Formats: sequence, C-alpha cells, structure tokens
Amino acid sequence: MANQGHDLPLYEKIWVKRKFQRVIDTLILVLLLLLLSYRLFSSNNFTFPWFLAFICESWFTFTWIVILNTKWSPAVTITHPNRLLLRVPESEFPPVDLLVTTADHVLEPPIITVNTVLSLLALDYPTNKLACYVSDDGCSPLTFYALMEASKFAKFWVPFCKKNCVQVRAPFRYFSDIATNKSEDSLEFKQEWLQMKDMYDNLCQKIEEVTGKTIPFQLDGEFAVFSNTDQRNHPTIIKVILENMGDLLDGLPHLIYISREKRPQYHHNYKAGAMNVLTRVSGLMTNAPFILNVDCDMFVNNPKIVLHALCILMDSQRGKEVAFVQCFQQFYDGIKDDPFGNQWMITFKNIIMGMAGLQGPFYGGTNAFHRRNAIYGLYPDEIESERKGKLEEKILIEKFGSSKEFIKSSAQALGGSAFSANDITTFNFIEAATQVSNCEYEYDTCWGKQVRKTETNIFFKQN
Ligand SMILES: O=c1ccn([C@@H]2O[C@H](COP(=O)(O)OP(=O)(O)O[C@H]3O[C@H](CO)[C@@H](O)[C@H](O)[C@H]3O)[C@@H](O)[C@H]2O)c(=O)[nH]1
Ligand SMILES: [Mn+2]
Repeated sequence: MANQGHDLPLYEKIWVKRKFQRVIDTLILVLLLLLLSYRLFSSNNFTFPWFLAFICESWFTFTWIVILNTKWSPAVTITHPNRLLLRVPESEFPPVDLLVTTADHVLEPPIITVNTVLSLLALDYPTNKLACYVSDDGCSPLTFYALMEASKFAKFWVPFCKKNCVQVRAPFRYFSDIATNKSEDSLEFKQEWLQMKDMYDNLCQKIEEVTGKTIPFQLDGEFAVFSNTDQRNHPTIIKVILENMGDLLDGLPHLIYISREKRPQYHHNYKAGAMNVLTRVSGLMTNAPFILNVDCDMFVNNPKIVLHALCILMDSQRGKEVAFVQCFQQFYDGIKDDPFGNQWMITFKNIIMGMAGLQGPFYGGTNAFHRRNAIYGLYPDEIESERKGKLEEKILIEKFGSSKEFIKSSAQALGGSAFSANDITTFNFIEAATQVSNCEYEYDTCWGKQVRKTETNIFFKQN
C-alpha cells in the first residue's frame, strides 16, 4: 500500500477534442485564401482602394493562420496532489515564498490586501515552509496597521479554516456566502462560525475606523518609521509582523511588511520594481526555491494550490523544464452569463488552452509559481552542467548587486541547495534586506535585464 501511486505521473496533459471546430477553422482559412486569389487574379483594376483591401485581407489571413495554429490542439493540465502526498513526506516539502504587491491604500483598500494575505496564510501547506512578503508601494501606515491587526485575527482564522476544511479562505468571500452556515451544520460549528464572524467584523471595523480619520493615529512606537514619509520619497521600511519561531508546524507562516525606498530621482518601475525587491528580500530571509506571486486584490480559491503547482514543478521527468506554473484568473461578482466576456472564457478556451497544448501560455503577470533559479536566469539545461560557471563571486556581484548576504543566498539558489533555508537571522536580516530594497541597488546589475526574465516551458494548470 505504501508504494501505491509511486509510478503514476504527478500531472497529465489532457487533449481536448475539437474536430468540428478544426473543420470550421480550416474552412474559414480556405475561404480567405480563395478571396485573396480572387483579388489577385480576377481584377484588372489595381487601384489604391484595391491595394488597401488586399493588404488588409492578407494581414487578416496571416493572423488567422497564427490563431489557427494556436488553437489547433488545446490541452488542460490535470494535477494529482494525492500522489504527491504519497510520494513526498510532508517534512520534505520545499519552502514556498508568497509575494503580494500593493500600491495605494485608497485605490486598494487595506481590507482587500488583508483578505489576500489571510487566504495565503491559511493555505493547506506546512506553515513552517511558508513565508508571506507584502510590498507596499504606498508606504502606508494604514496598510501596516491592517496587516498587524490581521496577524492577530489569523491566529484564530487559520486554525478555523483548517479544522473545518474551508474552501475559500478569504474571510470577506467566506462570510458573504450565505450557504456556508447551513441548517445541517453542527451546533459547535455554528457557534464557532458566529464567533469567527464577530471577530472578522471587529477587524473590519478597526481598519475602517482608522481609514476614515484624517490623522489616523499617532506615528509613534511601531509606526514611528512612517513619520515624515512621502509616498514617492522615503527610506526603506521593513517589519517582521509574524515569525514562525522554532519551525512550528501548526503555527502561522512568516509575515513581512516591506516598503522599498523611493526617491524622486530614481524610477521605481511599478510592479516589476516591487517584485524585484520582494524576490531579493525573500531570497535573504527564506530563499524558497518556489515563489508565488499575487496582486493584493486577489485571493486563493483553492487551499491546496501549492500542492497542485508542486505536482508540475517537482515532477521527476519534466518538472525541471518548467519555469513557472500559472493559474487561470477568475473574477468574482461577475454578471450572470458574463455577457461582456469579463471572465475571459473565450480567450481561455480558444487561446490559452491552445497555448497549453503547445509549450504553454505566456506569463500573465500574476497568479504564478516561479522557480527561483529560473528568475535568476538559469536555463534548465544549465542546471547540472554550466551552473558552476555562474557561481563565481565576480559574476554573481555583476548580476545580483553588491550585497554579500544576497550573493550568498543567490549562489545557494542557483547551486540547487535552496531547499535549505538561508542562515540569516531576523537580527541581521533587516539590515541586509534594507540594503537590497534601496532604489539604487539595481544600477549596473542585471536586474530587469537577465534576472527576472523567465524562459523555458510554461504550463497551464486548471484549478
Ligand atoms: O507602482 C506600482 C504599481 C502597481 N503595483 C501592484 O501591481 C499589481 C498590479 O497592478 P494593477 O494596477 O492592479 O494592474 P492590473 O492591470 O490590474 O494587473 C494586471 O496586469 C499587470 C500587468 O500589466 C500584472 O502585473 C498584474 O499582475 C495583472 O493582474 C497590484 O497588486 C499593484 O498593487 C505595485 O506594487 N507598484
Ligand atoms: Mn489589479
């Protein structure tokens, strides 16, 4: 029994049948070619309008050929987390860093970010292997305050979700779904549910209260670092909100707040800049081999998502060729039957599934698990052979910048030993992390050029 499932693949590509659509698509192509030949051979009147029409139709035919190729063999990827659980003991699961970006506490209210973070902290994965890093480009004490309050709520919310196998672990979605409290639920559950709802309402109220005030609270104590700061002009602020002390399995993951340095004379490169800083800071503290990236207005709707992604990334045969695993984005509160196509279903069915049948769809900018060493510029065929050449200190400094601690951690990540956590302590972490978050850190390095450029195969994974 123990060996059951050991020979079965961790993921499979299922080809979607579309014979009928193929016939229709080919028919359209034939009609387009007929139209072009008609234009060319049955007209003696080569005027400017004729030429214009011919150019447009040729271009359309060309794009149709490209689309036809993309759509030809669509596929979906099915993962088997149960097989992974049989094969890899929980203690050997790799660490995963969870990166969240937020930029403006007015446009992206802190309660939204809080929900994203709570859904990540409550993932079904050993908590001592998870670390959540929040980048705040708004440098907002409100966001920091909201996260501090959320961390207190998480101590109750996370065990509640795990105990009751809650599916959607962003509280605002969970509590807005009236079906969650059903008549057949036990009395004990109902009481817990009510208690939890009270606590969540309380959290919302606290955050709303400070958000509504012109001067929300005194900038002293933990908040003193936010005094005299401006969104576009401030030093780096890093705060460890939660620390999983002593590698507690049933504790909470690390939660770290980062507001990278901003100065008017340096361009901050929006989300890309924030992601670069998050990659470096997480590299210093936890250096997980896999990185999940989500925007602050998203939440995880499948608590086992890490296991699903690992099925692909840890597959013994093809896993190493995969630079990232991406989940299709779904949008909540959509209109019935989606008349305006906001759910992107047509793009999904026609283009994205088609690309999944080829090498895989392009990176959509979010909802993806990246291999850290792919972000650091390592190609799969270099993993064994050429890696050594890339580990010379001089090359590493040119590529990753001057931080000694970060060089050490990136060498570990590139050297394949990233499964062991970095030996940096919280004590020296802040100093090193501040250095790699400064706005001139990337100058004359490969950040934004070779580093963070992802290549190789990508796969689509359906929830
Ligand atoms: O200076 C900035 C600007 C944006 N962001 C964050 O980047 C994310 C995406 O920005 P948003 O303005 O929400 O863009 P969208 O068009 O909604 O985002 C989609 O398109 C982007 C690429 O254009 C991707 O990066 C996103 O992941 C994808 O969701 C959000 O979390 C922002 O908080 C920053 O951290 N710093
Ligand atoms: Mn957005």
